[in-house]
Amino acid sequence: MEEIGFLGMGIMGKAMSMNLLRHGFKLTVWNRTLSRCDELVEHGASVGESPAAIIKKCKYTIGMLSDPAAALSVVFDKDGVLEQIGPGKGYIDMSTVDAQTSSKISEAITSKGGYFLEAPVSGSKKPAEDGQLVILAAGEKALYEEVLPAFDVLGKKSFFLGPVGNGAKMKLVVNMVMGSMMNAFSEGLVLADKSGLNSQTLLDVLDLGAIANPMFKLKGPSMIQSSYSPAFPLKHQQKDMRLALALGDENAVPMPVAAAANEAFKKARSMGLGDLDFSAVHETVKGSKSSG
Ligand SMILES: NC(=O)C1=CN([C@@H]2O[C@H](COP(=O)(O)OP(=O)(O)OC[C@H]3O[C@@H](n4cnc5c(N)ncnc54)[C@H](OP(=O)(O)O)[C@@H]3O)[C@@H](O)[C@H]2O)C=CC1
Ligand SMILES: O=CC(=O)O
Repeated sequence: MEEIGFLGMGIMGKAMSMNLLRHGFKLTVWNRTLSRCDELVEHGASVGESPAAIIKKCKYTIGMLSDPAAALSVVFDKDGVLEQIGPGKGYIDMSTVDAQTSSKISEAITSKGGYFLEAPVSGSKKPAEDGQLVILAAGEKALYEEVLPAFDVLGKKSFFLGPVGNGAKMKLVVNMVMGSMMNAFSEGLVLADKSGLNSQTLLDVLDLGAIANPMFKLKGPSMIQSSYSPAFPLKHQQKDMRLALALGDENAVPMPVAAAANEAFKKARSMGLGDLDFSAVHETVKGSKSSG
């Protein structure tokens, strides 16, 4: 593949970029806070001065931004993607956003003759470092096929889900389930502890039964230690619950469990825990603030 542009050097963008560099891809990166590009430069990446400059230089550009506002900003604002996108250029937004945001970006890009793919991912910091993401792509099928060599490095499996919006919706459904599960898990950990049971024994029992899963296994031990170093920031999980609930509203789907989970994530944010890992929602059940 030709040189790839990458916008957004947060937890995920940085891990994904490092992985692409390790596999021999040539990258030009950009981040709003420029210093976050330094480590990538040490590993061989070039830096672009704006999203527009990256699009001008690269045939394919990936975006990995925090939320709908950020995803829209890098496309529509001054020196944004739209200023240089055109025929022969592809933009792939891998941020977790709602279908409306993705469609708005898609329409703007395709109206200038560019190609657009949404491709949110399931999997956190470690899977991003290890190329084990699950990629949920939708939009321009030809662009999907052209960037498959990069997706094969970034992920363990890619799905092409059809028209723009389907990738965003699939990702929101998955994270709605994950956020609800994290709340049930937190309540279970606190209930076991307060009723005199050993927390590690609870983890062992869960891991042997029908609801064993990688998330409980990965997050359980650190949650017991009240340690929440951010892999998936809680503020982003709450954004995903909010967007999933809006999707539920649009489709008249009752979601009382997800709504309760969203309230817990909102409470955690109000306690100042938004930049910690989403497992810090545990603190809302424990009823005390973590030192992080
Ligand atoms: N972390 C995870 O486990 C996973 C995250 N995701 C999704 O991936 C996306 C990125 O997540 P993650 O890397 O964890 O998030 P981070 O908070 O670590 O990074 C967010 C990135 O967005 C940039 N950004 C924020 N606002 C703006 C703006 N207005 N204009 C330009 N850039 C902006 C930040 O730039 P700056 O450095 O300047 O602040 C940073 O590069 C999110 O949509 C998240 O939901 C999906 C799967 C897993
Ligand atoms: O969006 C977060 C994830 O772990 O997937």
